[in-house]
Amino acid sequence: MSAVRVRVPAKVNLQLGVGPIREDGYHDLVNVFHAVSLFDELTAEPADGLELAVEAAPYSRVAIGRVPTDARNLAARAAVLVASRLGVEPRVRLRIRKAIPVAGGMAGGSADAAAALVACARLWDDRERPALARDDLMEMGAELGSDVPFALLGGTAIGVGRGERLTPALTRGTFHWVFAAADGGLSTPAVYAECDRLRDAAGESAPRPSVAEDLMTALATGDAKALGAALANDLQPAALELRPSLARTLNAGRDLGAIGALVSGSGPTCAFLAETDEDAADLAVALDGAGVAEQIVRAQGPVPGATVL
Ligand SMILES: C[C@@](CO)(OP(=O)(O)O)[C@H](O)COP(=O)(O)OP(=O)(O)OC[C@H]1O[C@@H](n2ccc(N)nc2=O)[C@H](O)[C@@H]1O
Ligand SMILES: Nc1ncnc2c1ncn2[C@@H]1O[C@H](COP(=O)(O)OP(=O)(O)O)[C@@H](O)[C@H]1O
Repeated sequence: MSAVRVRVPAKVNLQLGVGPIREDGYHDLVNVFHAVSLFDELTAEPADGLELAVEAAPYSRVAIGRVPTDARNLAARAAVLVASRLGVEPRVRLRIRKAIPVAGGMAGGSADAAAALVACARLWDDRERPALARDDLMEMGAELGSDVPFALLGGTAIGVGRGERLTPALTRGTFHWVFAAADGGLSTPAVYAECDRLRDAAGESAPRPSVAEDLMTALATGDAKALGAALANDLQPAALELRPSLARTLNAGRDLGAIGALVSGSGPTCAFLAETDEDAADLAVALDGAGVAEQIVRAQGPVPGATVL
């Protein structure tokens, strides 16, 4: 096989319920993931060794300078994992074309890892040995990071445990989003640590999170207004503490007519929901004019997970 090209979506967390810290240092979550039409693209082709190149997608302002191009890159780690599982050498050139903000709370690194799992499994598929099944890829994804299995699955899904144990959620229709990407990222471990610190300082113990029924009903009925009202992120206070300027971004979106507004995951990207495609276009233009973000991007969800093109 000569080259495999995979398209993989970003995510926004519709509900991120953060529970107590587990013995392994991770937090117990209720994480309602939603895949949106903002895509990274990864191409895998045969090479003499493991090679990696990263470029920005046309018209995107992603900070590719902050993406590691060595063995720390999650896509490279995914390729090495697939090779070791199949008992082959990781002789592959990976080219990543990024549109998903870096360290933005939209799981761009996890997306690239999922794309590399799918691409390398296909590239090294050989009749001599049994092919890797979907479940094998999901299990390897969970080894690489909590958000990787969802990037394989896509759609809308409830994640529990670290966020890696997934159940697809019933949804109707399409939701229209506007994302405000910030200049500079936020570190996921730092945001979780700040969440713990804020809870400690307030004398609060972490609640055991549960799936919000109003959110699931809004998804199942395709009711955008109800979805907007049900959006919730327990990491938002921590992200706002670490990046106070995000309050201005969220307020601008609300004032300009968003029917829902929240920080995406650990941030700093802010997500705004609009009722129609036209409303999203108007909101995107108005937010761009307000100058509260590095880049404004429109997207729709749900969309499928990592897909071979
Ligand atoms: C917050 C979320 C929301 O979907 O994503 P982002 O917004 O960063 O994209 C995820 O929980 C991030 O998942 P992911 O980025 O895959 O994290 P991992 O590599 O598994 O873990 C990185 C670090 O995040 C913290 N972490 C992650 C998951 C979890 N359930 N509890 C945690 O405390 C830990 O400090 C861990 O060392
Ligand atoms: N393929 C990749 N794309 C982006 N970042 C990567 C990648 N591989 C490793 N990283 C590292 O992971 C960190 C988190 O990146 P990312 O997944 O984009 O953010 P988030 O966890 O906020 O969704 C980055 O700061 C970068 O150092």
